[in-house]
This record gives sequence, structure tokens and C-alpha cells, in this order.
Amino acid sequence: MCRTFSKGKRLRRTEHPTVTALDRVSFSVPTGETHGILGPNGAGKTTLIKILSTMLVPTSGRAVVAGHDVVSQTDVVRRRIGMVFGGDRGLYDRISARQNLAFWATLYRVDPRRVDARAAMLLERVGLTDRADEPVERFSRGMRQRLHLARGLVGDPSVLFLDEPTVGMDPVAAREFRSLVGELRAEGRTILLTTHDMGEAEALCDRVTLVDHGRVLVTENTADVGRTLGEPQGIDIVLAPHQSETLESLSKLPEVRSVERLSGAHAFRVHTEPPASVETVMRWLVDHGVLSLQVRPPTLEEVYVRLIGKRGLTV
Ligand SMILES: Nc1ncnc2c1ncn2[C@@H]1O[C@H](COP(=O)(O)OP(=O)(O)OP(=O)(O)O)[C@@H](O)[C@H]1O
Repeated sequence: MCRTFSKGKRLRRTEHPTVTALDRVSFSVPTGETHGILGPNGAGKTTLIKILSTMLVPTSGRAVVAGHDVVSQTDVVRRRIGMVFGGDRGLYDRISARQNLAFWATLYRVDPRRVDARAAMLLERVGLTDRADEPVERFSRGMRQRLHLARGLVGDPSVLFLDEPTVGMDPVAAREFRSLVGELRAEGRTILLTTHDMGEAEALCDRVTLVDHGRVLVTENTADVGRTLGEPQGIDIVLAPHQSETLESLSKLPEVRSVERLSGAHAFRVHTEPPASVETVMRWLVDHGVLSLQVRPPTLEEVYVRLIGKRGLTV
């Protein structure tokens, strides 16, 4: 699937400057999977979600959601999906949480006799029953996001799109939100999540797709993505208090890229390069009396930074 946008004003009749937001993107998500779409600003994540949720049409190619084509079967797709955006879009501030949900339930053609019960059930589910009748403008970011999630669930969707749902939330609110997403995942809903938070992707996603410049770089199990790409593993070590010289010599080994201090006392993470040098460094550590050591796969963040990091801060 591809999607281009026209860029700025047309210069001459024949010229159509375009920006390619999605370039031959292809991947599939099995029913019941929580799938993360990761990539830097401008990679094409929102464009992808907009196409899959029928808000945009692809320039070429096709997309199927819940078994239905997003362009030719838009109405069916819309009845099966829910959307949750991060940020301030999509809620009416001056009316209450309950009124917001009743409004959306009506738009989703919920039976009018069941609208109140559905709103009450969703408010309970996202922990907002006590504040249900207050105007949304008084809500914190975390409460707004939980209301967003309730809104996304109004049509009881089998497929849920979450576009940076925890952006701007404090860590406690984000954790509560993730636990709600975990419950939805356990119910067997299919979830497509975009996020810049690698910890969030690691905690929630069965598989991830990394995109950059509108292209898919890799689709892989979250836990295996580093190994699949041959990313270097790390070695977590704990040194005895008298081993400061060992640490110094370790840092100077040609196979050691960096040594990172961990939170525990005398705990460090050794990053090796190339990947095959893990064994050499392990042997060196054992020979130098380091008894607490454990090889661990690269984190998603490490994989991301190595694949995309060089341009991760540019658009
Ligand atoms: N309506 C539009 N008109 C013109 N260009 C657009 C439009 N929407 C997106 N683009 C361009 O398409 C590319 C992909 O944008 P998109 O918003 O999908 O990226 P993203 O990965 O969601 O970024 P972010 O993480 O910042 O939200 C960018 O170059 C962007 O400028």
C-alpha cells in the first residue's frame, strides 16, 4: 500500500510535488494480536492508522481490516473498529463524561434504550464513575485518556487503534492506562498501537513493526526483534567492591562498546561489539573473577536506536 500527499502549492500545471508518507507498506496482524507500529516523527504511522481506520484512502494498494476492504466496505469496517487518539482531540470539554459517551454511543447507532447503560458500563470500566457527571474540561490528562478509551469502546470493536494513547501522561496514569489496554488484549481484541515509548511497546505488544521514511523495516515478535536482526546482546554483571580496576580494564577491551551503570550497587551492563564478541568478553570476565554475570537480549529501545537512531531526532 502507498500513500502520497501533495506538497505545498502546485508550481506549474504539469508539476505535482508530492511527499510519500507510505511506500509499499505491507504487513498483517492476526486476530487477537496487540501490534506496535514504531518509528520516528514523520515515519508514516498516523497515515497508516488513518487509512486502516477509513479516515484516508491509500493512493495505491489495498488494506483489509477485520476481513473487509477499508475503501469498498467502509461502513462494515467502521462498525468493527474503535479509535483512541492521544492528546486533546475528540472529546467535548463542556459536557460531562457521561454525555460524551452517550453522544458517541448514539453516533455508533447503539439502541437508544441501551445508551445510558452502555455509557455507565464504560465509565465503570475505565474507573470514571465517580466523576461521570463533571464537565470534561476539569479532567486531568490521565482521566481524559481513559475517557478516550471508553469512547473507543462504545461500538464494542473487535479491532482497536491506539495512536500514541499515553502521550503526555504521568508515569502512574500511563501505567493505569496500559493495564486497561492489557485487559482489552486479554479479551481477544486486536489492537494496533503507535507509540514512541519503547517500554510501552515491550510491555503491551506481541509483535512490532518498525517503520521509517514510510517503509517497513521489520515486523517481528517483540521479544525476538533484536536477535533476528543480529543486534548485540548485553552482559549484566555485578562486581565485588574491590573490583574497580577490573571495571577500568573491561572498559578498555576492544570488544566492549560501552559499560553502563545499572541501579543496583556495583551492577553494570556491558555492551559488546561485534555481536559474536559476547563469548570473548564472558570468558575475560570469568578469568578476572567476575562471578555474577548474565547475558541478556537487547531491549527494544536499543534495537530502535541502532536501526533508526541516527535520524530519530530529525523529521
Ligand atoms: N495531510 C497531509 N498533507 C501533507 N503531508 C502530510 C499530511 N499528512 C502527513 N503528511 C506527511 O506524511 C509524512 C508522514 O506523516 P505521519 O503523520 O503519518 O507520520 P507519523 O509517523 O505519524 O509522525 P509522528 O510520530 O510525528 O506523529 C510526513 O512527512 C508528513 O509531513
